[in-house]
Amino acid sequence: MITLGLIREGKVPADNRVALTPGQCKMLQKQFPQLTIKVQTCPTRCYTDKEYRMAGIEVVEDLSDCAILLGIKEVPVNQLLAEKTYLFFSHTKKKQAHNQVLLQTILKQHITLIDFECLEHSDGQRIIGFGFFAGVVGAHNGMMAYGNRTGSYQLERVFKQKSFRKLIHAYFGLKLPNIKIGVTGSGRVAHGIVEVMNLMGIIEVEKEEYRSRSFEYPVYVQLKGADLYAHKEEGSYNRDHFHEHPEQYRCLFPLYTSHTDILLNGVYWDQNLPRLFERESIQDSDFRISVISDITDDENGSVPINLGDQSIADPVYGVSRSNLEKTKPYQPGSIDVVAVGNLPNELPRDASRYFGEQLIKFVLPELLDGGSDIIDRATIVRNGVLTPAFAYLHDYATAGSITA
Ligand SMILES: NC(=O)c1ccc[n+]([C@@H]2O[C@H](COP(=O)([O-])OP(=O)(O)OC[C@H]3O[C@@H](n4cnc5c(N)ncnc54)[C@H](O)[C@@H]3O)[C@@H](O)[C@H]2O)c1
Repeated sequence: MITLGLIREGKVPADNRVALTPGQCKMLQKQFPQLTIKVQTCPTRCYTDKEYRMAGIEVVEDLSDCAILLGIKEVPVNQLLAEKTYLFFSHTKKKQAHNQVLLQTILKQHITLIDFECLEHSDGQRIIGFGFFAGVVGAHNGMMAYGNRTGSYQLERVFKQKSFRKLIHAYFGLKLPNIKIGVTGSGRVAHGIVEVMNLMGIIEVEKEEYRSRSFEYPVYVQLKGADLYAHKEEGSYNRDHFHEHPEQYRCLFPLYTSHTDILLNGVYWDQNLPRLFERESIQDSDFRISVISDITDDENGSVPINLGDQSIADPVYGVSRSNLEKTKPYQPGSIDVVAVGNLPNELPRDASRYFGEQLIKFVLPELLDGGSDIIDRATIVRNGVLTPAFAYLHDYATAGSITA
């Protein structure tokens, strides 16, 4: 018998997502007779205690009899239960300073940590994530900000729609001006952005057309790796080479800044990758972009005028073209930036259901049956010891003293 627990999210600000919906829990218990699922009581989760109870799932405070615990965000160290197996997004694999104590405590308490972010198919493709709904909400918010800025149309906030299905209805009858939208990226976030573009009836065009002509209707172009980056000397793009040597590449997005009204950014980015444009280039007279939804959302990252995170309640700020400083949104002489790190929380029920479906399809059978390479590769810590693939975290995991 295996008992699996869904923990209450403890990170502040509170996250209202969950790894499995009540219906998914019910279905799993049927499918795996050796499995019992318990849910830790929570007043703010997007699926209520009552919904779990109605699905026949036990709602409890104490999960100490569960062998496996599922969460979403980093678990506060004082809420970790020793010797359990945890699955959540730990954000420790890049030695993130703010989660060092978390990893140290996991080691000390002989916990096994399987990180959702590290669940990959054998070719390195990530298995599970919330990117699609981040793309949906981020694209919507970018379009909403442009409507607010120009007064040419109005879009309500996503969270007021309650579900993706209702959101889609909000797009029927939406009349957009003849704008040009640049969509960057090729992963889950980009898929979510493109979904919204298509639901809004915005036409996709080829990059040459996008740069060379105007249209009598709104259009978007999707720029993937080969469209965005070129080797500094050879001018070519090879995906594997680019991933290994990003510093040898330059970014081609500046070719699009004078043709684009809205940038919806969903690229993968880290410090070694070139930025989409330089900060000062927003001062150029032909820099046409007036709204950027930076869904990738790294401060001073792929979008160098990302000056930090906003909240779901207040998602937009301006950046002055003259002094590059933060302003109120929708000011003349500024560019509006939407930068929110927990976008899927605007559609938490849909995002949770989508996440749970991927978990059920690709992860839980592997976890419950045992002996899985996918699970092994995503295991950062086993019974309090770093696994060989994550031995590079040794210094990070042992430096300083543990305060928790
Ligand atoms: N704001 C939010 O709420 C939010 C939510 C989810 C994701 N995100 C961010 O959005 C970005 C994209 O996420 P996603 O879910 O689309 O990711 P993904 O894993 O689905 O796709 C990433 C894409 O980047 C490419 N890639 C992978 N490794 C790379 C490397 N080393 N160098 C260059 N390219 C590489 C892959 O080929 C893939 O096409 C990430 O930075 C993620 O952190 C933000």
